[in-house]
Amino acid sequence: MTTAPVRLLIHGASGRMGQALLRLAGDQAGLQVVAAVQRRIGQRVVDGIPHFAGSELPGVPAFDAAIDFSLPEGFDPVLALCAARGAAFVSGTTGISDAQRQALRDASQRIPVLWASNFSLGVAVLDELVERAAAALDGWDCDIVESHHTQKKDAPSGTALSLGEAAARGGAQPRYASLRAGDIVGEHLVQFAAAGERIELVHRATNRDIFARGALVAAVRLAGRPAGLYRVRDLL
Ligand SMILES: NC(=O)C1=CN([C@@H]2O[C@H](COP(=O)(O)OP(=O)(O)OC[C@H]3O[C@@H](n4cnc5c(N)ncnc54)[C@H](OP(=O)(O)O)[C@@H]3O)[C@@H](O)[C@H]2O)C=CC1
Ligand SMILES: O=C(O)C1=N[C@H](C(=O)O)C[C@H](O)C1
Repeated sequence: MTTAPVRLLIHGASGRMGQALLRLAGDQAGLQVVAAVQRRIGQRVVDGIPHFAGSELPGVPAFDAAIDFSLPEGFDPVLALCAARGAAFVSGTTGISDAQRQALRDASQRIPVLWASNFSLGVAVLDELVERAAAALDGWDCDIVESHHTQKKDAPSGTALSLGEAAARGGAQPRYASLRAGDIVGEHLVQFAAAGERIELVHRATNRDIFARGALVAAVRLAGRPAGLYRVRDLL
C-alpha cells in the first residue's frame, strides 16, 4: 500500500531558507508542497506551487505540516493556523521572544511541534560536545563567537544562544560576540580558555541546504505524530 505524501506549507517562501526548501522539496521523497507563503506575493503560481501572502494564511489549502523560516513578526499566525488545523509545526525562525517560546509549548499540547535554532547534524553534535567540555572544564572562561552574512537581523544567533544553554548546563557562564560580514552562511566558535591553554570547538556551514534538508526530513517524520514538543535529535 503506497503512503500518501505529507502535504507541506512553506512559510517564508521568498527568503533564503524558503527558496532552499522549495528547491530541495522536489528531491525529498514522501512530501508535496501545497502552499508557499510570504509577506507579499508576485505571481499566484510558481513552478506549479500556489503562493499566498501572509494575510491570506486562513485560506490556504489543507496541509499536514508547516515549515516556518520567516521572522519573529511572521511566526505567530502560522503557529496559530497549525494549532487550529491540527497540523505539525516545524520552525527554524530565530530571534523569537520568550512569549513566542511559551506559545510553542502551549501549542505542543495539541499538535506535534519542533523548533530548532539549527537544523544541521553538525551543530546537534557540537551542542553535545560543548556541554561535555563545559562539565569537564570547571572554572574555564567560555566565549561563543558567531559569524553570519550582513543580512541577518538578529544577534546573537539562535544557534549561539542554544550553544550557550548547552555550556550553561555544563556549568559554564558563556559570553557572546557576533560578526556580520560578506555572505557567511553561519559559523560558530565555542572557546574554553584557562591559564596557559584553550580549546576551540567550531562549526562552519558553507551551504544553507544542510538546514533545509534537516527541516524537510523533520517535517516528514513529525507529521502525524502525537502532540508534543520534539527535538531535532528525536527525528534526524
Ligand atoms: N534553524 C535553522 O537551521 C536556520 C534558521 N534560520 C533562521 O530562519 C529565519 C529566516 O532566515 P532567512 O531565510 O535568511 O531570512 P529572509 O529574510 O531571507 O526570509 C524571511 C522570509 O520570511 C518572510 N516574512 C517575513 N515577515 C513575514 C510575515 N510577517 N508574514 C509572512 N512572511 C514573512 C519574508 O517574506 P518577504 O520576502 O515577502 O518579506 C521572507 O520570505 C531567520 O530567523 C534565521 O535566523 C536560517 C537558517 C537556518
Ligand atoms: O540567519 C541565518 O542565516 C542563520 N540563522 C540561524 C541562527 O540564528 O542560529 C542558523 C544558522 O546559523 C543560519
